[in-house]
Amino acid sequence: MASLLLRRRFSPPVFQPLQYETTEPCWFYSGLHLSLVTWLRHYNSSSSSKKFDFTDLTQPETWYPNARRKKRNVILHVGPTNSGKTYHALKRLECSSSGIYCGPLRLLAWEVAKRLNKAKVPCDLITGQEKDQVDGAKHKAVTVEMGDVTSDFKCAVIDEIQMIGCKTRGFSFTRALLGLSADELHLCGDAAAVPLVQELLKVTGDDVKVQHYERLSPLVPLNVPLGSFSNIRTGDCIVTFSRKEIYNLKKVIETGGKHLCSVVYGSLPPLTRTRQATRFNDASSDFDVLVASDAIGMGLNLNISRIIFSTMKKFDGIEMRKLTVSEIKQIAGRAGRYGSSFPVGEVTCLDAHDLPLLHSSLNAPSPILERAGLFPTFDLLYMYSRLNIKSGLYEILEHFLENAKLSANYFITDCEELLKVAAVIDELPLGLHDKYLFCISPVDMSDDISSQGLTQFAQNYSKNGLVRLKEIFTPGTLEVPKTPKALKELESIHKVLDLYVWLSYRLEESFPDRELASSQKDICSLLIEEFLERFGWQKPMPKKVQSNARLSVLSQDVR
Ligand SMILES: Nc1ncnc2c1ncn2[C@@H]1O[C@H](COP(=O)(O)OP(=O)(O)OP(=O)(O)O)[C@@H](O)[C@H]1O
Ligand SMILES: [Mg+2]
Repeated sequence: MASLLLRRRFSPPVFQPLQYETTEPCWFYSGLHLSLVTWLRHYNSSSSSKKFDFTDLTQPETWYPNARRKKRNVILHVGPTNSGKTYHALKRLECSSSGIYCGPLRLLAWEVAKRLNKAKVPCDLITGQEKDQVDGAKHKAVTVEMGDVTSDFKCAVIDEIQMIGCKTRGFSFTRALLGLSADELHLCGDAAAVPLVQELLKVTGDDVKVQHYERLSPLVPLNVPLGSFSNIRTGDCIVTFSRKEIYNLKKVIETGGKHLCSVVYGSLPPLTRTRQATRFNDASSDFDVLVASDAIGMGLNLNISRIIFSTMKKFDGIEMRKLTVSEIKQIAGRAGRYGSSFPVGEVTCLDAHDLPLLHSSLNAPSPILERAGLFPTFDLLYMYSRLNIKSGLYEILEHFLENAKLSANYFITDCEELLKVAAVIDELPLGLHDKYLFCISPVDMSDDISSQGLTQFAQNYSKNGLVRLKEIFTPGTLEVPKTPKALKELESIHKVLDLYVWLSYRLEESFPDRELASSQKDICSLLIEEFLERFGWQKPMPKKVQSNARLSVLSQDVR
């Protein structure tokens, strides 16, 4: 009975091997093959066949035939922060004849590519918006969304595997976990992920071992708060969660006259983030204090002596909430990294009333993960749309997700953002695949300039099939921002250029100006860095000076 059921579910011969065979994010279109369409026609005309249920997501492990052909040796490296988990996995990666590292942050992928190349192991760096290819490379360091489930590797590493439970990005970790085809698969992260990973891999036939680690250097939670900014010292990293607060803190600390601050936060261009982190790490640089958001919160090796939480609350897009135990541990774990200039890490808060939460969280285990994220690929949505005629991508997605069937180990990843884009894109005369592509692009819908940029790109693409960068952006107009407002605008312009580059990798002929967009992106990064150095808060700001850089989208009526 079981085998019959299985056959009924997966017998369409052309369906299974086609989907997910892509290096794109797992929910991305993988190129519908003619034979798939042929099968669909046959399927539609066959009155005797029982309706195939594309919303059945109960066996995602069967989506990856490449990986299922192998019995993988899976090694779970688990333990507290700064215990050498990633180090040991990378040692294996380095001595394997081919391999892939999948991390949650561009900074981590960048660190790994740099490390491997330095060790004379040629390694590509691949993220959604960049492909730094190295001659003869058989290794890749990628952000997890770019994990390649089509190639075979000797060794694969998935870092921060506990992110499989993340409500927005969890599905990418699930895809990497189930889909990477490697003889050895190393998973690094918090012990909270172990039972779930073991459960998910029960059905894959892999061999799973768990290796436990202890912290390599002590992390001391202090009993006294920072109290005053005059107590800030070299090697401190003060953590806060809003961009505005980051600049406030930079100003307060720098006006004290003793320290200069590097900053790291999510909406800074990745290149700027990397350079800010590098400058802080460099002991000979004057920028000896870091002000950062939780963008530093995972896996990174920074020269931090003491972490100071300026707040224990963050806005998560919906509400202000307390930091979770694992967020607190991850962030605190950046202090006193093994091998850094600070052999002992310390952690405290700005205010005394936050200390109890800090102490209790550092002593508590992270809650055990119960479910992993999952999301249907474009192929599934496409097939579903053919059998259930719906008017737009929004409706297809909504109906698909309402009907989706999952096993108890999975949840459907949050797709609020995607639905927001779908609502806008459905207005345009585009095919389903194009709409889907725009929906999964790295647009920030909460940023007006970024969302308007996306709309304009999609409109121009739907009208002409060709989008020239100059239609929306005038090169040569970028300037060093003089005010925080101009800085924010430049960050948004960077996001639009970044979006262009992302689209150019997927719709190469229609977005031909990748080089121009990339060079303008680099200029944005440099100008932002210039602002951070020259126009830091230690100098008064000239008033009423605005960046001339403008996107024409700003003045256009874009629905
Ligand atoms: N055996 C070792 N010899 C030399 N350096 C080591 C060794 N183990 C770890 N390190 C160094 O210690 C630092 C912390 O190690 P690593 O990044 O692997 O920790 P982790 O457990 O992955 O931490 P996190 O949970 O924060 O990601 C790194 O700089 C790493 O290179
Ligand atoms: Mg690590």
